[in-house]
Amino acid sequence: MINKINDLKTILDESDCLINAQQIDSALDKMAKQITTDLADKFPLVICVMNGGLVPTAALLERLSFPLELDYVHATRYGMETEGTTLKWLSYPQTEISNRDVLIVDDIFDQGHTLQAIIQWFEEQGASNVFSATIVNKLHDRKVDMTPDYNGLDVEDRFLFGFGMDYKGAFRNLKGIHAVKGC
Ligand SMILES: O=P(O)(O)OC[C@H]1O[C@H](OP(=O)(O)OP(=O)(O)O)[C@H](O)[C@@H]1O
Ligand code: HPA
Repeated sequence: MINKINDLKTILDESDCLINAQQIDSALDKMAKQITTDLADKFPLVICVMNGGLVPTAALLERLSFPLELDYVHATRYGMETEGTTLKWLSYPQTEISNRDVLIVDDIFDQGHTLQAIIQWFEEQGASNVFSATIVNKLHDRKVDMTPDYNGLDVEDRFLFGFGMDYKGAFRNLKGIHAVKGC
């Protein structure tokens, strides 16, 4: 365990902080304004995609002051790895979805397979509209054929952590967004 902690400290010390807390705050303010314009009178069901969506969802929710409901899904494609594989669903929402306006919130739109599959599932459950919001869009051309309705920041194609995103399970709690050295 000591070795693991020391390795993680080295990863953090050597990382590049690409986006600071102030930049994230203003991106969230802007997203919250757009979401308010579109969804304030729709009593949306906000869905947090666990685990990465936890910090971004909380940050967005505190900027939304209209009636909404909150639930979550737990789906993971990366686990403790830095390469994604098949999406595993660990938990489904309990709230009735048919005829609801749904807003899915996640930390990162990387290749997009996670968000695309989750959106498809909500559409299959009869949601009237499914919107999606991510804090970070990673810039590369290995994407699925869709983009989130609301996105905070475009970030270069490196392995990121912080503000919900993990490196081997750690660092979701950081206020900024960092990139692993050399990745
Ligand atoms: O756009 P994609 O290439 O599909 O990757 C994005 C997804 O990967 C991460 O989740 P992960 O599977 O690591 O689980 P986590 O939320 O528990 O970190 C992240 O939170 C997104 O849900
Ligand atoms: O760059 C990333 N960092 C953390 N989790 C992720 N899930 C997809 N891409 C990433």
